[in-house]
Amino acid sequence: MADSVAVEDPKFTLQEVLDTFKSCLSENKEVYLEHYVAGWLGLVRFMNSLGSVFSFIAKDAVNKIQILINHLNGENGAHYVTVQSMVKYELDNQLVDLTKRASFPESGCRTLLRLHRALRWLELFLERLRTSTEESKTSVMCSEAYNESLSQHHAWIIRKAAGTAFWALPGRATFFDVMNVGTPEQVVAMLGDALPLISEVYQVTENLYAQNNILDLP
Ligand SMILES: CCCCCCCCCCCCC/C=C/[C@@H](O)[C@H](COP(=O)(O)O)NC(=O)CCCCCCCCCCCCCCC
Repeated sequence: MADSVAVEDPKFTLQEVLDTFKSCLSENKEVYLEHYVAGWLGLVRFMNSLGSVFSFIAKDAVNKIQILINHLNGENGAHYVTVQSMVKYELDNQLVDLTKRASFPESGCRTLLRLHRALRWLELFLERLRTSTEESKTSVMCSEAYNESLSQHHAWIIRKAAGTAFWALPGRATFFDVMNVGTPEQVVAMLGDALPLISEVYQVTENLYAQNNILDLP
């Protein structure tokens, strides 16, 4: 994987992201970090193509993606092949701040947790898009999904800024166009294929974090 993150490339199809999340899970249901990170990069590219209102969100996501890439490419990269091996390695070696941010502000565990929580938002948002009608508003679907998930982990000021950005989302028709998948029916079918995979990656990670008692890392 490249050392730094290129986010300018506007090329995006939902298919690409779907394929990346599909390749995330190994046969015994471990999550490959390289593909997880690649999936997020695809999503960030898509978000960038929606306009600069979202750049503060994209920037934070890219920062976190970059931290994980650095771990992957670092001298201990072999421990970061899967999310499971990362959690074990970092916990066994006391490389995670468990109660307050101190020595390891860039641990893989806390960094991935932020993206993991955002994946739940994505799941809820895409499910709303999939079942939406022509009249449905993307801004409403997006903020409902956000309020049910990620917002619970955000300070008031971030919630406020996110809420403002949502109003700048393009309408459903434009949104579907930018996905570059085909007709609205094809988009809906594609979402139907993608969602179970995204849900499974989410659930496997959620269970792993719950078992290790690290769902609230600072
Ligand atoms: C397309 C619409 C995009 C809407 C995105 C909805 C999510 C809103 C998130 C607002 C985050 C604001 C930025 C700051 C976040 C941080 O404070 C916060 C905590 O980090 P810290 O503990 O290190 O301080 N960071 C986070 O929670 C991580 C946020 C990561 C957000 C990634 C969002 C990527 C969205 C990709 C959209 C793709 C849509 C695809 C549709 C086919």
